[in-house]
Amino acid sequence: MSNIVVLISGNGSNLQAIIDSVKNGAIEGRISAVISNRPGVFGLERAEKAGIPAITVDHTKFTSRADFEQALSQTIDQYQPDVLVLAGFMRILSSEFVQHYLGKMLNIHPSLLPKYPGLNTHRRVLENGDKEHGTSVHFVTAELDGGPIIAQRSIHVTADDTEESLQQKIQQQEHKLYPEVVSWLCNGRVQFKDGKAWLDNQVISI
Ligand SMILES: Nc1nc2c(c(=O)[nH]1)N[C@@H](CN(C=O)c1ccc(C(=O)N[C@@H](CCC(=O)O)C(=O)O)cc1)CN2
Ligand SMILES: NCC(=O)N[C@@H]1O[C@H](COP(=O)([O-])[O-])[C@@H](O)[C@H]1O
Repeated sequence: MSNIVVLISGNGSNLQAIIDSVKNGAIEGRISAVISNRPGVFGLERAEKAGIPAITVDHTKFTSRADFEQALSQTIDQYQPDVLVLAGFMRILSSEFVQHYLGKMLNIHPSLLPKYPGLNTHRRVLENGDKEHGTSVHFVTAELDGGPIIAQRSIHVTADDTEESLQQKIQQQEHKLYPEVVSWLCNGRVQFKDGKAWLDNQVISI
């Protein structure tokens, strides 16, 4: 039974999808804690409702990123996670922090990486007139949104799409994809080896 810690910064709809998948047995694990860098976000309410410790490590209370990350990792390590899930966690992490969790830390990013790392992906898709968009789950490395991709799901962009409609379409895919990939890491089907992502002992090349 894998020990999961989830980091959030906001609404927590991906957290909710993972909570639901643990509850229905699709994920062989338990969520030991949910940690937010922002206080009062709805994702913390989701955790409390599910009976999961909901903790805030407010990055604005620290004078440096290093001090914030030290507090964050001390909090995380109390729960000794096998899997660390970034679910809408909106802080760029240092290489030192990433190294400490390398190979057990996942992120979901709302674009078809390597297109559009960073923020405001839906806006950029619309600005560029892209006809395809999507979401990616990857191992977290020091390179922002540059870690080995494990899985992606794509959607079609239509002429009447807005940032809001794209977010809705993307998140419908995310809420199916992320719990599946988390379950693969929990049951050992997916691994981080030699700087690459492996599924069922085959290198994933996306
Ligand atoms: N070293 C890494 N850190 C993080 C990664 C990663 O792959 N490597 N993934 C991100 C998640 N992310 C996109 O998927 C992302 C999150 C936040 C930002 C960003 O610019 N954050 C700003 C603050 C924004 C805010 O607080 O609203 C910042 O940290 O200054 C870019 C991409 C998580 N971290
Ligand atoms: N760059 C990171 C990023 O933009 N992540 C995105 O934030 C949303 C969080 O929603 P949620 O809080 O409802 O899960 C998700 O769509 C996720 O892909």
